[in-house]
Amino acid sequence: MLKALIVGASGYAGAQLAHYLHKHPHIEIAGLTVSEKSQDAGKLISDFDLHPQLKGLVDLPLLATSDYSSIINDIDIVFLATEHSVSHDIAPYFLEQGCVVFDLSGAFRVNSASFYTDYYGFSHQHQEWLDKAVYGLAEWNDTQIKQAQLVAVPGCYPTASQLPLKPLLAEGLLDTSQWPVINAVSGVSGAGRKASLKNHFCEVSLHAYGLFTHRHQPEIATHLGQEVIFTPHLGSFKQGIHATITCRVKDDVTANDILAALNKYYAHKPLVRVYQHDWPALKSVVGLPFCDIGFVLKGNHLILISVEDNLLKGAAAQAVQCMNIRFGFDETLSLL
Ligand SMILES: NC(=O)C1=CN([C@@H]2O[C@H](COP(=O)(O)OP(=O)(O)OC[C@H]3O[C@@H](n4cnc5c(N)ncnc54)[C@H](OP(=O)(O)O)[C@@H]3O)[C@@H](O)[C@H]2O)C=CC1
Ligand SMILES: CC(=O)N[C@@H](CCC(=O)OP(=O)(O)O)C(=O)O
Repeated sequence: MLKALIVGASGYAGAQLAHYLHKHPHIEIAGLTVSEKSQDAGKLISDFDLHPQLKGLVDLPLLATSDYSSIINDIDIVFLATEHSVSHDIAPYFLEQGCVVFDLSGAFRVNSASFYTDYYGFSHQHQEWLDKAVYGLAEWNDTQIKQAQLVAVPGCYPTASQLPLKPLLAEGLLDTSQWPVINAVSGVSGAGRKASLKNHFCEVSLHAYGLFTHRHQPEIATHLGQEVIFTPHLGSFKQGIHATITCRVKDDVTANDILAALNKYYAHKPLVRVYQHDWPALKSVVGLPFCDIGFVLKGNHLILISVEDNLLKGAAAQAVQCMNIRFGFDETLSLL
């Protein structure tokens, strides 16, 4: 058995990780931690006011600490389900102890120091780990993930945005003189569990945010190798991301060409489902680890629809998928 630690376990992504790892036949959860001053210190993760869906499954306490030296012994794997600056600060410690780290934050996703000052508000201090980090877009980077000590699991919007576009770019089907336009709507859990006015039930309706400034635009453009226009929206539902991506294809590209490209890359990838007719809705994927993709072509104009659960394929499920790839397990073990 491999021993895994989840840091930030009481959060939305952390709780999903705990559920998957509990079901995993080769993983033992060795610890669940939260910040030193957490108001949830000592509570069970399955407490009624935390994640009661885990009751009877993962009844483990949350350890509040910033000193991991007493628990690091024989930990093989660390999941960081913490905010970007926290992951940035603590990942090197675990890496230096020889652990394999899966970071769900954005702290190691883009190998550019200025990206962090421009979009994350901190100056990156760990260029050596930025150089070594592998971007965990699982369907595309499995060869590198198998060798990685640090996997930077992609953001939720970047996963939903890149998976439909990458095959079309790889096959040269897009007319990239028109940048793909990605309009994506996320449920409120995308903002994390901490209460704030902006994710207060009565305040959320449907609105765009981060116009031309959201940090996921450069993350998508970097890993796609293609500029995009990305506009996120917040919707009044809990879980899921629905991305509508409008792009232009080259002359003479047919719907069969689009379908063939998507099938070429995903027919044997169990967590990406391609629709031959019609297109998916959020209800196809909420609570499940899939990204579902559909499309419609009219002339040179292509609309792609991509849906996922932001907390699953957009975070925890993709992290566990990467772990499975890294350790040679079946890609979907504990996920399906
Ligand atoms: N939510 C989503 O849809 C997605 C999230 N992500 C990323 O995953 C990460 C986690 O997100 P999410 O679960 O939504 O966040 P939450 O806000 O729900 O949870 C954050 C967790 O981190 C803990 N925490 C805060 N400060 C520290 C610290 N200094 N040391 C250890 N633990 C700490 C919190 O507990 P406490 O404050 O009590 O200590 C809590 O358990 C983030 O980086 C996010 O950007 C990525 C993709 C999608
Ligand atoms: C609705 C909402 O607020 N969503 C978050 C994105 C969450 C996510 O994917 O994650 P990373 O922060 O790890 O990149 C946002 O727009 O900031």
